[in-house]
Amino acid sequence: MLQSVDLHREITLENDLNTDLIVLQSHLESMLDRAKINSAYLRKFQAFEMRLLKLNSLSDMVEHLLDDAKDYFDIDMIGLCLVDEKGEIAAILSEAGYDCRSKKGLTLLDSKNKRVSTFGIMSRPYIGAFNNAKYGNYFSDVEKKPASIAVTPLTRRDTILGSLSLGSYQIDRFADTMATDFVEHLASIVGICLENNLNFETIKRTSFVDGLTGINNRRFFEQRIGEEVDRCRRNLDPISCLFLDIDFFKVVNDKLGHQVGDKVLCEVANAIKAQLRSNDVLARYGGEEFVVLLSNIDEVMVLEIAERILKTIRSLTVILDGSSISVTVSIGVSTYLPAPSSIPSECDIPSMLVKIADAALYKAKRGGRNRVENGGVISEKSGIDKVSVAKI
Ligand SMILES: Nc1nc2c(ncn2[C@@H]2O[C@H](COP(=O)(O)OP(=O)(O)OP(=O)(O)O)[C@@H](O)[C@H]2O)c(=O)[nH]1
Repeated sequence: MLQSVDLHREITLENDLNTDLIVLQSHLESMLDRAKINSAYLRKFQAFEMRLLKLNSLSDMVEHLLDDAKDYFDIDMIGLCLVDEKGEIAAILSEAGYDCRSKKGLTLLDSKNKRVSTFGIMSRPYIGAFNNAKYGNYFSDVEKKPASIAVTPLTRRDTILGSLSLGSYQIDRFADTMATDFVEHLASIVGICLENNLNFETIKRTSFVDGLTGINNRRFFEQRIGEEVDRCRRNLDPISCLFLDIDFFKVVNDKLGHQVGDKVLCEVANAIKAQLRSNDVLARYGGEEFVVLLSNIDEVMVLEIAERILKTIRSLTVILDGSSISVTVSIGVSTYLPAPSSIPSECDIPSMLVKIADAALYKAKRGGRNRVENGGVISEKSGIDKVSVAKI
C-alpha cells in the first residue's frame, strides 16, 4: 500500500516537472523570438542611422526621415517638426527645390504662421496611447489618427530644434511600459545630423552671398554659369548674359561718402532683382559691377530686359539723410545659341559669354554711359566644332 502511494507521488512529481519544463520551454522560445525581432529592429535601426549620418543636405535628411523611416521602424506615420523662426530652413529647402508646404509630416514653426509658443513642443519624450487633446498637434495632417505614439523633442546644446513623432495604428506598438531610450537615442542622432546639416547649409549659403547687398556673389555666378550653359545646350535653349556697371560711382563715394555709396549699391541691386524672374541668376561681380544670367532668353528679349533695367535705375531715387541721389548704369549683353546636333565646340562658352558682355559694357561706357550695348550672339554651326559671334 505504502509502495503504491510513493509511486503515485513520483508520477505526479514527474508530470508536474514535465509541465513546468514545457512552460519554461515555451517562455524560452518566445524570449528567443522576441530577441530575434529586437535584433532585426536593431539592425534596421543601425542601417537607418548610418544612412542618416551620411547625408549632407537638409533636404535629403528630411526626405530620408519622412519617407524611409516608416519602413525601417515598421510604423504607419512619422512627423518632423522644425523650429524655423527666421525662415532659414524654408529658404534652404526651397532653394534645393524641396516643396515644404505640401510635404506630408513636415511642420516648420516660424514667427508668422505656426508659432513655436502656440505649438508647444514637449520637453520630454512620450511613449504610449495617442490622446488627441494632448498630442493632436503632432499628427494634424493625418486623416486616420494613430493608436499609439512615440514623440520626442529634438534638442542640441539645450536648444529645442523641433520634435520627432512616430505613430502606429496598433495600440501595442508603442506601449507606455516601453523604455524611452530607443526614441531618445534616435532623437539625439537626428538632432546632431540636423545641426550639422544646418551649419553646413548656412556656410554654403553665406559663402555664395555678397555681405553688403545680400544678392549672390561672383563665386556663385562662376559656379552657376557652367551648369546653366550645359542645361541650355542640352535643351537647345538660348542663354543671355548681362554686365552692368554704375556710372561715375567714384563721384558718389567721393562727394557723399562710402555709406551713401553702399546704400546706392544695395538699392541698385534690389532694383535689378525686381526686374528678373526668381530663377534668373543675379550676382555682384565686384565693386560697382553686377552680372545677370538669363536662361531661355534670346538676343531680342535680353535687349528688352536690359533697356527695362536701364530705365528702372534711371528713375530710381536713393534717399539718405534728407538728400536724394540718382544714378545711371551702363549695360553690355551677350547671348549663346546652341545648335541642334552640333559638335560641342572646344570653346569655353561660359567665359566667352562673360568676355563678350564685359567688352560690350566698356563699349557702352565709351559711347557715353547710361546705355545698352549688344556684344552679339555666340552660335555653334551644325556639324562644325567652331563658334561664331554675330549681331542682329
Ligand atoms: N561705397 C562703396 N564703394 C565701392 C565699393 N566697391 C567699390 N567701390 C567704389 O566704386 C568706385 C568705382 O570707381 P571707378 O572704377 O573709377 O568707376 P566709376 O567712377 O563708376 O566710373 P565709370 O565706371 O567709368 O563710369 C570706386 O570709388 C570704389 O571705391 C563698395 O562696396 N562700397
